Amino acid sequence: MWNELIRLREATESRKISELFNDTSRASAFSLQNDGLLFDYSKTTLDDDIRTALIDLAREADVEGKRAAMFRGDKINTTEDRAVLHVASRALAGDADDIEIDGRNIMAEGRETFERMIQFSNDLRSGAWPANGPKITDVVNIGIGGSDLGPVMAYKALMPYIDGPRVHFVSNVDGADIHDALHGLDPNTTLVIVSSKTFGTQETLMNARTAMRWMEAGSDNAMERFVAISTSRERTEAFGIAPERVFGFGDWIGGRYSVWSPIGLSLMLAVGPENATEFLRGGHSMDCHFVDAPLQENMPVMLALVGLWHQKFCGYATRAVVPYEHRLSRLPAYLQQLEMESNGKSVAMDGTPLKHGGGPVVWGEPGTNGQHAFFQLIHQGTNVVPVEFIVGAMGHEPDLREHHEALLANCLAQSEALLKGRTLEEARNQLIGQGKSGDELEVLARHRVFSGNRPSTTLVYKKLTPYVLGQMIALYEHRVFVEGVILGLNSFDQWGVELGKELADGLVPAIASGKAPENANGSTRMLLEHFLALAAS
Ligand SMILES: O=P(O)(O)OC[C@H]1O[C@](O)(CO)[C@@H](O)[C@@H]1O
Repeated sequence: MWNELIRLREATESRKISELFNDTSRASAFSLQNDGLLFDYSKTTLDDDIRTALIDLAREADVEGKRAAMFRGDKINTTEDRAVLHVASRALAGDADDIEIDGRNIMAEGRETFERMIQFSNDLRSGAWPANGPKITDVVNIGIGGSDLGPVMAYKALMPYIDGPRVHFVSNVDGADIHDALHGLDPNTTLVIVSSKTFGTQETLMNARTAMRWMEAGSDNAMERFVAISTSRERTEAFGIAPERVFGFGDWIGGRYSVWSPIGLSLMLAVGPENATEFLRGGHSMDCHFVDAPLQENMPVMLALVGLWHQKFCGYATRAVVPYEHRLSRLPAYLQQLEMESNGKSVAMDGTPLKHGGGPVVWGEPGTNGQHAFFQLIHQGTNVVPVEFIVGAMGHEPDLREHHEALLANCLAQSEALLKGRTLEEARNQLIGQGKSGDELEVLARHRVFSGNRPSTTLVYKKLTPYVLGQMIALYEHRVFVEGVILGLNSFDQWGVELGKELADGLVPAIASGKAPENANGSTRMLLEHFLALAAS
């Protein structure tokens, strides 16, 4: 099927997307809807033949069989010998069947932890906890990667639903991060959540120790206001966090898929258990759709296939995610980890080089801000970047309706401009209207040409509620899964981050002692000596 798709690309390369709209049913035929979401991929070069071939490609890769294996709890993360069951976390919000892994009923365990989270949230939010101290006004979530990006993305997204403590997120080992987060907080009314799946991550543990010193210096019984979220009981205990304040989860939930697990505790504290449960329900609704819908009507499958078409057959190496929803400002960063840590690989499941390479580079920024930054390149640059627009029909601010109308207009204008472009003739006419002529007109006109024919997709929802956010995140997770299956890689390990961690561990003592390790490269030694000389000057 791969070769057939290459052939279809060659055969259709010169055809304009706008020509496809001669078929007046195109917009509805190349878009799909599910449970309040609309995914429009009509502004791409896909036609019936290409779509059919892409769906055949998905069948050939056994997306359906591998999907069933994931939901069943098979150990599809073969390089770590783990099941992949983040979907089970959101099934907790419904009446899901039990799932056993290695003889353990993981749903029963998950339910128990979820109930504890709800109880803890209710107690903290009402002021009943801590029993002997003032009400908690601020929460500091310390974690990095999946132990930060999901909660902070969702916290910002669900700002209108926050009625609990303020949450501050600390991720970077740069002392500036924790310094600024703790600045102005009262240790007596602050809860610190140390979020780390492994509880072995250098950045998180260093920040947690700094927070502990801050807490101990400014309050009594400091460790009582420390909570840990981790899969490692031994490590949380060794750190001094009492088991009753540890929320555990299983290794079948990967870091970048863990916002649904206890890693989402900070979000639950902020928005309350009901809204947090709605978030899970939204994710679960997308899971049901992903499992049940035929491939052509399956949103994650079609989102993945459009992405693969662009990257692998059209040769567009990157894609931009542009939410026209200011509160999704951290979504691009979240998706960068989700997509690039999952599919940024070079080898297939069996260790042989990937036949068709790994996943794309993903980047973005909310609209309209992105328009005033990188859209110049998107419209007129020599690299084609497919854009994924994301937009809600309504905002949460009824008295600021004109803002939302402007936002919607901009979103539509951008996808329309990408599609249509502007011809030399049109540019000339515009300039003639402005009184230009001769050579000046010719030069200026060339600068004002837009090739157009640049693809985009648009995901639309009514309003960014917790439920919708859950749907959207699960949609992107499954898209990554489908792309990974078709590319033949393991989307659930992340060996590519290990080498840098190992080297950093070796360099920390070298920097402290002022002596570069013998085996360091000449540039690294020079830089290290330069840092030390600058710091001492
Ligand atoms: O939650 P942990 O174990 O501290 O890990 C944090 C992050 O580090 C990684 O392992 C690698 O960057 C991510 O996959 C993970 O989300």
